[in-house]
Amino acid sequence: MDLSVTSLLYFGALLYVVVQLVRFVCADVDFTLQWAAAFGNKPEIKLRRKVVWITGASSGIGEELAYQLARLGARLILSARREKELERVKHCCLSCSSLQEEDILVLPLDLLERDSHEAKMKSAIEHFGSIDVLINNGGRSQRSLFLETSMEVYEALMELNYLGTVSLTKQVLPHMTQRGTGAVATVSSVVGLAGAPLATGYSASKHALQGFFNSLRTELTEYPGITISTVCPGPVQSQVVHNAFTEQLGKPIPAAGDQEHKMPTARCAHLILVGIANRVKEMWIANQPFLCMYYVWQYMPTVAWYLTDLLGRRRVQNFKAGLDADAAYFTRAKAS
Ligand SMILES: NC(=O)c1ccc[n+]([C@@H]2O[C@H](COP(=O)([O-])OP(=O)(O)OC[C@H]3O[C@@H](n4cnc5c(N)ncnc54)[C@H](O)[C@@H]3O)[C@@H](O)[C@H]2O)c1
Repeated sequence: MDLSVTSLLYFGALLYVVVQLVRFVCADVDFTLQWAAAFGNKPEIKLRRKVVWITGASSGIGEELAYQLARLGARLILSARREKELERVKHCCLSCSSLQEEDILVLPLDLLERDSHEAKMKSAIEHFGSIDVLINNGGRSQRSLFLETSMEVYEALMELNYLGTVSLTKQVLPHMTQRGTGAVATVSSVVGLAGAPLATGYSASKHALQGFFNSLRTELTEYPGITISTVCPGPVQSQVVHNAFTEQLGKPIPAAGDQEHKMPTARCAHLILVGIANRVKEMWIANQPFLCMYYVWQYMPTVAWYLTDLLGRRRVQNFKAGLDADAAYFTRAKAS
């Protein structure tokens, strides 16, 4: 082989490595989850016939998780407040899978009614005998400026997103430690890793979850069969903005805005299941350039502050002008 052919081969190999690296860096998941998706356990093998309890199963990410889990043969406990919506989700699960009626328990639950959580846990155990996975997904977001937001909204965000989640986990975890096996996956957010304007209380509640579960995980090192995961999605298509708190309790969002730039719900749910099947401790799931921003937050906070100030100012200005604040980060704002 002459020199030019060898050089060409080297160049080709180098190009291949560079292309793979760029693909790796530009993907919509962090490196660990990417690795798990490419080479790890398949959810259809790991989660088949497992009993999975999903909160917030009546819409958005929770609803999609229910469909994907049903299709891969997991048995389900579906929780949220509205029984009728849960029955609709159960019906769809049954029609898209080979699950039987008794494989899906509709268990209406309000995360705010913490006194009811012990009884809900008993009902779940009575039905299935065990719980393999708890997905703490139920929660609400926020779209309002701190200066205009009442303290009741801050209280409500912590009560729901943080204390409601801790309360249910407190009921389920002893069952898992007794068995020495189980997984608790909690849907936090990328704003649980960094801040975001218009979401001071929401971001704080997700930071609280991150701190809580990161600490809990370390307390459970003597239970190697138990996995504590936090999921940090960026913008995902769902009802989250429509259902968000505003500056006053009970005041609805004027318009939920454009969802085009957000990650499809099915993609997010699939990645969460890959993470659970591979016992990934922290999952970052976001379209670009959102995901890159969180790497910058992690490794170059000074640069991140500069960018966040620029983008945040624009988001606040658009919000004040009545434009779609969510689409205003990286795209031209559209009137909401
Ligand atoms: N969609 C996003 O862009 C995004 C991004 C990051 C994190 N998240 C998180 O994902 C999770 C799911 O949200 P989503 O995007 O599917 O929104 P969604 O509004 O479509 O779903 C939220 C679910 O939580 C339930 N819920 C709300 N209050 C409850 C209560 N008091 N008791 C029990 N259930 C209650 C709702 O009924 C619904 O089923 C939330 O924790 C949210 O913070 C969403």
